[in-house]
Parts: sequence; structure tokens; C-alpha cells
Amino acid sequence: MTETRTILVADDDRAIRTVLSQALGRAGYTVRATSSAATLWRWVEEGIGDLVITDVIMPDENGLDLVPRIKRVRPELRVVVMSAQSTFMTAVKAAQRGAFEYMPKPFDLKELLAVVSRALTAPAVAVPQEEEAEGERLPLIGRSAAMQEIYRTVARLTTTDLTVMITGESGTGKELVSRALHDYGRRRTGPFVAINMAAIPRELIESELFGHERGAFTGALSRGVGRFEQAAGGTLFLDEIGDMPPEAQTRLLRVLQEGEFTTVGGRNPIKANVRIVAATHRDLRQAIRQGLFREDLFYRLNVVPIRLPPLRERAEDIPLLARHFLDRAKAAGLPGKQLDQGAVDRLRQHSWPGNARELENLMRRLAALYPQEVIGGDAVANELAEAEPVAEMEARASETLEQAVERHLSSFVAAQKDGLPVRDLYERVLAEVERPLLRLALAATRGNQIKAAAMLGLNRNTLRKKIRELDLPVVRGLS
Ligand SMILES: Nc1ncnc2c1ncn2[C@@H]1O[C@H](COP(=O)(O)OP(=O)(O)OP(=O)(O)O)[C@@H](O)[C@H]1O
Repeated sequence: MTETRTILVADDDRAIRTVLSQALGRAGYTVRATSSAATLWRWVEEGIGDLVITDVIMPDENGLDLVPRIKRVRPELRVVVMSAQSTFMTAVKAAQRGAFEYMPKPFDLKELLAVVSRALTAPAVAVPQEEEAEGERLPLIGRSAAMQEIYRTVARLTTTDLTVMITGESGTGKELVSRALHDYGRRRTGPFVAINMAAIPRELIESELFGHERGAFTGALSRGVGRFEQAAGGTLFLDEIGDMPPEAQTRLLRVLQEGEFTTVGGRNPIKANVRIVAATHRDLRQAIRQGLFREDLFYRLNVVPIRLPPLRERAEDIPLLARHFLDRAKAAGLPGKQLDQGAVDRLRQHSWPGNARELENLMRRLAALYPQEVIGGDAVANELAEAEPVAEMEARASETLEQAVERHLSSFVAAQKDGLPVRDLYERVLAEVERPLLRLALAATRGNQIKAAAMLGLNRNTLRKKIRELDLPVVRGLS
């Protein structure tokens, strides 16, 4: 007969102690339950128990403070932390102090039993005590079950260097989560470097990522340091990875396989020392099927996937987020505002195609434009109607080419995460214009390169060369 395992439960809520004792007892465990941290600590010191389940807020001590102490005296004793606070920081602290698992309340008893069984059987691994990240610099807001799950995953990932792939619609917080992984992770004293594949002309991506030697290509007047080198010791955030051109994908795959890279035009391998976090709003599996994304690269990057839910899937977070964004607007110098119930209800009904970013922009507009201190449902409805995509599309239809280019350029510049100055702006912008222009001319002439060249006022050979350089599809048989 196997010996029954003893589980120590600490929670000042009697109802929780009862429920846990019953469920664990039924599952065949011996349970000792207490309402105080002091009693739990005494049991631990006396060598009692095979597993601890503790609440955070208890009258005499914070359960989270107990975790490192328990780990010091009995490193093999696993601790499961449960909390009704359910904030991102609770999850991060639990992970960094060495808790085996963190359970936001309320939780499913079945899930708890699964965690208990895992905690009692999982092979022992030395969990290094993490130096704790201080402060609440970067709040991730939301108490929905979906966000809780994300906090748990992100918290666990702060104690590792694993590659992470974040997916989610535009504005769901992909960049914010990548920053959280860095700011609370092991590499937080190193740099956080972001590069957006969609904002850089395709032909420059490799040199942006890996750097280039002097003379590696026309215009490379001096050696350029790439983002891999800039991010050494820190985190490299590859935003919009789904937009990476094929040659750069191949090169990145090689770097991930070999752990080193060479600059464009260079020969000496340089050790890659970055944690990679990639993000995309695209469906990469579909891109793989369409032959646009390398499957082997996908598996290298998709080590730990995190899917950020759209706002409409977690409507219960909207009031909290809205208040957070109003506070942020106030901190940025806009007037402070409150939302009445009607406003909150109206916000919850909206479908939020632009997700948290759309909500943030709306809160800023309300703070800036409405004189009253308490915002009502009508004001919200008005502003939402104003921002209707239809209205936006109409505005765009009457836009002049110059206005459209200006709009595009400002978002291009805004997308440069490190801010200006960007290098080679003139060339980059022209390259951005060249591709659609040539595509348009080729489409209009149904692929006839002679006609397209005439239309563009370009020499035929120049057009051919550009088509090759820009990797534009050639429709054969029509030219
Ligand atoms: N859970 C959250 N809590 C607080 N702020 C959030 C949250 N999610 C998103 N935000 C805020 O919403 C805005 C958009 O987030 P972010 O830029 O991270 O989205 P994204 O998914 O990277 O968007 P895109 O794909 O368009 O680049 C940011 O200002 C961010 O701080």
C-alpha cells in the first residue's frame, strides 16, 4: 500500500478550507488546513507535508513572502499559490519566488486536483531563485479568465529564455506582452530591441537584422550594426514576423539553428545572444499552406505560443481597461474623467475591431473633447459613430494622393519603435512607393513589360532589372 500524501492548506477563508479539504480528502490525500501563515510555517519547519497550497493575503503574513522561506528550508517542497487578487504582478511574483503553480481564484476544483497531482509527481528540477523584478512599471490590465491564463504563462516565461510566439489581432497588446516578458524576465538589465517586418522595405530587412559590412551593397558606406547585435544580452522583438520576406526567413532559420550569424557581406560568425519574442496578427499556418512562411522556421519560433484574445472575447475587462486608459490620459495632461453606467454599457456593446488600441484612442478623445466630468452613454455612442470604419473609408476616398502618402508616411515613422532618426529614409520611402507603382503598371498592361515600361517612362531593361530586384511576380505569356 502506498503511503498517503499530506497536503498543507493555508487560507483565512473557512469556506475555501472546507471545499479544498473535502475535495483533496476524496481524492485520497491527507489534508491539514489552517487559517494562519504562522501555523503553516510551523508545519513546514517540522517537516510535515508533501505539498503546500497557500493563499496570498492572510491576517498574519503574506503567503507570497512565505514561498522563498519555504524554499530555503525545504527546497523540494512544492508550493501552489492561490489568490483572489488575480493581477499580473501576483502571477509574476509567485513564479519568481519559486511557486510551482499559481491559481487565480475562483478556480476549478478539477484543475486544482490536476495541479496537485502534477506537483507531487513532476520530476524535481532545481528552480533557481530569481532576482525579483521590482516595481509595477508596466501594468497588464484585465481580470477575465483569458487574461489570467496569459498572466500565468507570461509569469512562468519570465524565469526562462524560451522563444515565444505571440499571436492576436491588431491592438490586442502583443507588443505590451513582449515588453512584459522582457521587463520582468531574466534579461531585463539588457536591451529590448524591436523590429517591425512590415515597416521596413523588404530588401533592407536582412541588413537591419544582421547588420552589414561596408560596401556590402550600394549605399552601404560604412559598417551597419544589426538588431541582433544591438539586442545582445537582451530581448529581440520580431514584430509582424508573418511579413518577413523568404530570403530573410531562411537566414533567420539558420541563425536559430546555429546560434550565430554573419553580417550581410561579412564572413566572421557572431554569437547570437538574444531572447526572441515574435508576434504576428496573421494566421501563420495558413501562410505556411500558401507557401509564404517556412514551416521549419515556424516551429523554431512557436516554442511557446501565446494567443491574445480580442477585446470582444473578454468584454468583462472593458470597464477596467477604460478606466486605466482614462487615468493614462490624465497622467499625460488631459482632463480627468469618469464614466457613468450608461457609458460603460455602451462600451461593452461595441465589437472593438481595433481592440485595446481603439479603446485607448476613444478614451483619449473623450477626455480631450468633452467638457463634462462624467461621460455618459450618448457621448460614447457619438464618438463610436464618428470613428465608424465607413466614415473613415469615405474620408479616405476623397483623400488626395499627397494626403494618402502623408498618412502612410506618418504611420511608417510612428512604427519605427526606436523613434527617429531612421537611416536611409529617402531610399526606404522611395522603395516603398516603387513596388506598388510597378505592380500597378504591370497589372494595367496585363503583364506586358514593354507597355508597362512605356507607361512608366522607364527603359525596358531598367524595368526588367527592377522587377527582379523587387521580386515582383511576372505573368508570362502575356508580355
Ligand atoms: N491588457 C492590457 N492592459 C493595458 N493596456 C493594454 C492591454 N492590451 C493592450 N494595451 C494597450 O493598448 C495599446 C495597443 O497595444 P499593443 O501596441 O501592444 O498592441 P499590438 O497587438 O502590438 O498591436 P499591433 O498588432 O497593431 O502592433 C497599447 O497602448 C497598450 O499599452
